[in-house]
Amino acid sequence: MQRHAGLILKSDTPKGRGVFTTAPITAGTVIETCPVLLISEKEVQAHTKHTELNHYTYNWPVLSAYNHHGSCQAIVFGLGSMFNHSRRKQNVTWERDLSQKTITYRALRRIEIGEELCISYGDRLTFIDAEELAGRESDDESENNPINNIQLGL
Ligand SMILES: C[S@@+](CC[C@H](N)C(=O)[O-])C[C@H]1O[C@@H](n2cnc3c(N)ncnc32)[C@H](O)[C@@H]1O
Repeated sequence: MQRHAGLILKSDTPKGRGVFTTAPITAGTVIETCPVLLISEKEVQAHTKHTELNHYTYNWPVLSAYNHHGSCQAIVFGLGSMFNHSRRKQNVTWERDLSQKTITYRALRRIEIGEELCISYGDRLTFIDAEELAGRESDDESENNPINNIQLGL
């Protein structure tokens, strides 16, 4: 198990808690290797789907004894469950180790002091993306700002 030094958890961001760095991280650095706990699809349907945990689990592929591919859900321990989503500023990638039951997170690029560490959750989000919302609001503001609405005398 491994965790990069200088990571902090901030609790008051527009996305809730989030992971930030107090030191630069070079591209490719392992940020953390996290153990996971697997939950069967039956348990998901009966229990975790109805709880807050549903917003924290990862899909986890399983190969049954009959070679049928299926999936279950994984609860990730450590900072793995604290990485927020960013579509535009994603700077962390992750990889499952199915046999070790771990996920390793790595820097996609150099990450500067003070930056939030974000992964991509994909396209099907279960919440309103705070970044997209902030982007829309600033677009609206600039449309309503007279300085940005000067008509060109064409
Ligand atoms: C795996 S948790 C990440 C940690 C979480 N922020 C917390 O405080 O526990 C996933 C949840 O974080 C929030 N979240 C993550 N990315 C977000 C984003 N881009 N915009 C708004 N909320 C986000 C959503 O509530 C989502 O269900």
